[in-house]
Amino acid sequence: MASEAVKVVVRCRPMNQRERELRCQPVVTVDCARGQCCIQNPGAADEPPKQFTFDGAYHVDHVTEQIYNEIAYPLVEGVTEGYNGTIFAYGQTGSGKSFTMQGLPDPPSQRGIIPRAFEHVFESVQCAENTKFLVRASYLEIYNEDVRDLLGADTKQRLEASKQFGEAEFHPSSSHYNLTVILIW
Ligand SMILES: Nc1ncnc2c1ncn2[C@@H]1O[C@H](COP(=O)(O)OP(=O)(O)OP(=O)(O)O)[C@@H](O)[C@H]1O
Repeated sequence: MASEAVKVVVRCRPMNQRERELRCQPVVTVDCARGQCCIQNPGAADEPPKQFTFDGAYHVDHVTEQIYNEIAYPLVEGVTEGYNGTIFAYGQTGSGKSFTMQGLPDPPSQRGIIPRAFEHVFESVQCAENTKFLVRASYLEIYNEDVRDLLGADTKQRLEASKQFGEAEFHPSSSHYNLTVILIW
């Protein structure tokens, strides 16, 4: 994958039960080697599929472990070296944002990017000698352009852009990690 400041990858989820019961036809094909995904209009079989190219493309049989190792790992590793990093999941409702970011405890290959990133950061903290760390985490929801602090006293309260977010504290005094994980609904 090219070394760029912003990388965009796409993940295609399997059909859910409702879609299977409705006998929906798959219209998306993924070419992982090329990072491409093609969408065929089922009502116009003679039209060529629309083709989109990303920095990475993952199909239904790919697990979060692989996505973490290929996409998130280098970014989190950069954070442990002092760079800022953001991992951002975007998609319509039911598209698999929580599945990818929070994931399932079992099977372990489907553990999400958030617990994997935390483990990664704390392993790096444990390995560092003679350094005191403070790691900060904030948990925000952005929904219909409203921002809510999910670790705040009132999770229903909308935040002003300038407001300080509630934080679960962890913090480096001599070393500072800044990893942001965002889910947008
Ligand atoms: N890659 C995947 N493999 C298997 N199941 C998946 C995958 N992605 C999503 N799912 C399933 O699809 C359903 C919807 O996923 P999820 O809740 O993550 O969507 P979402 O984008 O977070 O939705 P919302 O915006 O409504 O919260 C869940 O039942 C989830 O387990």
